[in-house]
Amino acid sequence: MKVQGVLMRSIWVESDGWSVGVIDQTRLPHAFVKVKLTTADEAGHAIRSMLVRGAPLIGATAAYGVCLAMREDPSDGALEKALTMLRATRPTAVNLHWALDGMRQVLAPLKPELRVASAYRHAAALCDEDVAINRAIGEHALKLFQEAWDKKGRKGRLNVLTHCNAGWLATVDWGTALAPMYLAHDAGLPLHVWVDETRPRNQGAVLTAWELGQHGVPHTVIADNVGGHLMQHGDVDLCIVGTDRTTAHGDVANKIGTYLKALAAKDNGVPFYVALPSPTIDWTIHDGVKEIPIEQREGTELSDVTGRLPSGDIATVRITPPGSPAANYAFDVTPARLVTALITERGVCPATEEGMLSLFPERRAERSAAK
Ligand SMILES: CSC[C@H]1O[C@H](OP(=O)(O)O)[C@H](O)[C@@H]1O
Repeated sequence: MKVQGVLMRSIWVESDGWSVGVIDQTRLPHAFVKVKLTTADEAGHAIRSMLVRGAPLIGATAAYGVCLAMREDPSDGALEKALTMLRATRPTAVNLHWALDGMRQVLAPLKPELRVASAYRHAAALCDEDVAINRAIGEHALKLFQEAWDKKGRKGRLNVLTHCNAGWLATVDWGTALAPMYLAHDAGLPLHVWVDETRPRNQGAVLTAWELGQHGVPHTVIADNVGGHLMQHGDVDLCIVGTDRTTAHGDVANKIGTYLKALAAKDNGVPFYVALPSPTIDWTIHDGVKEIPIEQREGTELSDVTGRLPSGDIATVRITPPGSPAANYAFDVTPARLVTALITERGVCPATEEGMLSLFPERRAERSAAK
């Protein structure tokens, strides 16, 4: 997407041909800072500390982390060490495991001297595939936006609510839930986006608002608890969110608070869509609430807030009383019954096993064997 009019992706290989550039998302929206990753450990730190975040971008960063590891030492031991370290960075996004499994499948059979070049080729292909997947999701979701606009009689504006950041900053480019917003805006559809601030790390207020602002998409930042009220008053025409892991039965793990938004949408008859790239499907599990690992992060992410002072300096302040513990669950699981439809790169389907297999029939045998 464009940043100050310049087209760019969220991750890239630098001009030296081997180091990896990323945007430090912990500095946005007040500073746009690029960081050069030169080792697997730096890639692991970037994921753990959320300089980069978002399921597809986590996968891409991990893939390039393996490239950096192979450049240092292409031995079997170094490969396994890098895979293990990167796999442990964050537990919920399945793209991380999908990307690392893919790198191992490509690299393990090769002679060590062939691994670096192959690793960079595979990581680049993974990134290009992500961009194509997200653009396709955008096209399929755009049709749903246009249907909603027609249903509304093409009056006023189309109000879409989203939670967290599932934009190009969460992927290599385009984003998933935000891809149709860019396409709709560029097509002249009068779109307006309600942007959940998304406590405690405020990915909505900080990242989604920044992305939409850069592209000129009208939007309003709201507190996480406002969405239900807006839906009760007819001010939300549809919801669309991303996902970090979706089960074979359509249960959706996403940023904490997504489940509550889906409940409000169900109660108010508001369509609730999930933008779902296929690498985010975990075909090995079906009960999301029971089987998806939910990341718990440091309580300071909740007790402390970072922002810009009137002086322009960036500061972090404590908002909770000294000694008050904080529990920081980073994701929740929205049961398939609350999901209106899944929007994948192959099209739109119900949040059911049969619905997903209708788009991914090559998975039927695997699913039958699992029963
Ligand atoms: C397109 S995946 C975006 C997904 O990732 C976010 O989590 P985090 O910022 O903690 O990596 C959030 O769940 C988004 O929906």
